[in-house]
Amino acid sequence: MGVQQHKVSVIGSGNWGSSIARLIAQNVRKQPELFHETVRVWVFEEEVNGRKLTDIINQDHENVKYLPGIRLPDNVVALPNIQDAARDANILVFVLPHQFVYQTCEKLRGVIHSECRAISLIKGLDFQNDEIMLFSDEISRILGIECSALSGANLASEVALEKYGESTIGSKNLEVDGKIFHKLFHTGYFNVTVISDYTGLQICGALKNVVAIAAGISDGLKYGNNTKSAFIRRGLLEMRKFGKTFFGGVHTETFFESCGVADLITTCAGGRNRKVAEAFIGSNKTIEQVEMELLNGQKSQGTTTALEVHRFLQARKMTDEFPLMTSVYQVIYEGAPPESIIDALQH
Ligand SMILES: NC(=O)c1ccc[n+]([C@@H]2O[C@H](COP(=O)([O-])OP(=O)(O)OC[C@H]3O[C@@H](n4cnc5c(N)ncnc54)[C@H](O)[C@@H]3O)[C@@H](O)[C@H]2O)c1
Ligand SMILES: O=P(O)(O)OC[C@H](O)CO
Repeated sequence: MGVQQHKVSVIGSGNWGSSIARLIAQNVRKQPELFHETVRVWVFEEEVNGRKLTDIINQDHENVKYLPGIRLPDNVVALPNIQDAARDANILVFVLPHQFVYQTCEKLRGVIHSECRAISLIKGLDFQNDEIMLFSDEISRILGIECSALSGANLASEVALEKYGESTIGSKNLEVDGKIFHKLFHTGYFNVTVISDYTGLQICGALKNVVAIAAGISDGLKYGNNTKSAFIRRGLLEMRKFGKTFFGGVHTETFFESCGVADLITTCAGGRNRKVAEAFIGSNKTIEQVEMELLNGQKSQGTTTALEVHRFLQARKMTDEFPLMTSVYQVIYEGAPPESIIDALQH
């Protein structure tokens, strides 16, 4: 056992949290010189069929609610207390719906030692008082540790089934953090590339969820593949414009990585945001109702992000410059006719 054996804790245990905990648990076993064998996972405790979810995961080795049908390795240990889950960790993997990040991080203040490093798998941006922040930066600020980010064309269920895919890690510190995270995540069926543009990577991960809603609206209206491709192309342009307008150091090349165009394609084909938006069309329900009915507690992030992006652009009088983002907001929240989304393509 080496001195540098990192203890890994995963903060979050939804669909992606469970799938990535499974992958990490496989990878740490293959590299005992680098990583401690046990992977602790913080579970937001709830009762499922009269049992605690943590008990189900620890005894049956399956997250029956968020990743049913997939066996988790027995070195995944579920804990309901976040401080127990994170104490003494050298590596924290944050994988939560973006609306829960602050309340969760606050519970970790003072528990994390300064030599710990973190990585955010969260696909969302943090909008506060009309300002916009990256979750990696916020985690860094709250906990006083470095935080990288991972994002890519990664439908959780497909990764859990070990179907081949790619992902991207963005890190300020390629030599140390980039290398250790590559070792933690890269495997035969999950091909990871490390880049320095952690900002562009996180913008892609957040905004692709709004474009996926446009794709879902398109599918709900029974428009064809050509139309959906037009939404994807326009969406990609708005994502790049958003990144370059509001952040420094965003590279165009990032949009060609797995975290960029590839994630957009996979999300618009098979993601939850697309599915919820498609079912919303003609349902006479709010999008939140549709999400509750379809996703069994999972959270599609695009609806909240569409609202947050809209408020941010409105505060700057820039909604006209992002017609697709604006149109998605208007259809979802203002009762605009779904067909009006085509106007965004003719802008
Ligand atoms: N699912 C995917 O395919 C996928 C892939 C890549 C990235 N992501 C991103 O990963 C992040 C996490 O998504 P997910 O799919 O793991 O989650 P999920 O949507 O499947 O599940 C929701 C999670 O939120 C938890 N939760 C509910 N209330 C909570 C609270 N008050 N405080 C804290 N946690 C609470 C639930 O216990 C559950 O673990 C998101 O940003 C998502 O966009 C998801
Ligand atoms: O199911 P979605 O729409 O949250 O997308 C999941 C992943 O982000 C795809 O990479």
